Amino acid sequence: MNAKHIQVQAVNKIFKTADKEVVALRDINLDIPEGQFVCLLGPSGCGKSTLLNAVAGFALPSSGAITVNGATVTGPGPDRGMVFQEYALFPWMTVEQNIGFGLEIKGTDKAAIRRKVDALLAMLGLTDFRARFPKDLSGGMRQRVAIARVLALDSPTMLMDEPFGALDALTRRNLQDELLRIWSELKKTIIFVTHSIEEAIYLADRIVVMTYRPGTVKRDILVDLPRLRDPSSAAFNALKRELGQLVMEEQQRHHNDELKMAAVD
Ligand SMILES: Nc1ncnc2c1ncn2[C@@H]1O[C@H](COP(=O)(O)OP(=O)(O)OP(=O)(O)O)[C@@H](O)[C@H]1O
Repeated sequence: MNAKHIQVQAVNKIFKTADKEVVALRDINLDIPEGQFVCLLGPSGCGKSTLLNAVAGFALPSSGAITVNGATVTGPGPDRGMVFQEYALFPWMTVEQNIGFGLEIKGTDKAAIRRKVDALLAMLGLTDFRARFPKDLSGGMRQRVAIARVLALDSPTMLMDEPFGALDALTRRNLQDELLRIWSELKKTIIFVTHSIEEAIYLADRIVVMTYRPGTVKRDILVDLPRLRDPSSAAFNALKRELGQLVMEEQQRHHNDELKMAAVD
């Protein structure tokens, strides 16, 4: 299956609660060519997850449209695999059962499942852990299983919501490198949410910086540094400073908003 072309067209998302309305996304327009690695960057509350969930089809836009290869998203689909921060593995299944589960549901025959699972276990360095349960794995290993599970379904698009946010720095870098390797091998379209500026520069072809409430596109930057990128290089650090300034402005708006709300309480 090929990577997918994703278009976000004039998307608004409004959450209505008992006493107020939150405009989480306002007039988002993004054209993501197939195979692009996009990071959505911004402080807490700027709508990154809301946008990702809209592309996933979990929570549709209030207005506007999202299309995948021209077809409007009306719900979740196997063409868009999601990896969450909290792994979302089945605790009662072993590593290999977790990875093969989606294929079993699809009715794939046992030998084919076995072949696919074996290949993914090898690809992600999990072969020795195939019979373990999630509770007996480190956070990094669990996240590898979550990635393998999405890869098992050959989803041409991977949607990743802060998948490495809970990991220590070294494990995080290892998984970032593995993800880059998988991406360059399998040519998937990836939308990856992060609030880490360094992670975004290390990974992405393109960084979309979002504003805090309402979530809009503040800056859309193409990153053309060669991979693997060196976080100590001058070019990396120049971009880090530029993005740091943009994110800080939004963080400040978040902070001011919180102060205002505290004053009302
Ligand atoms: N189900 C909901 N009901 C009401 N408001 C919501 C709901 N989901 C999100 N919001 C609000 O929409 C805004 C965007 O939230 P969202 O979780 O998308 O931001 P985010 O950038 O992903 O933040 P974080 O990094 O903290 O996950 C926030 O102000 C949030 O409070």
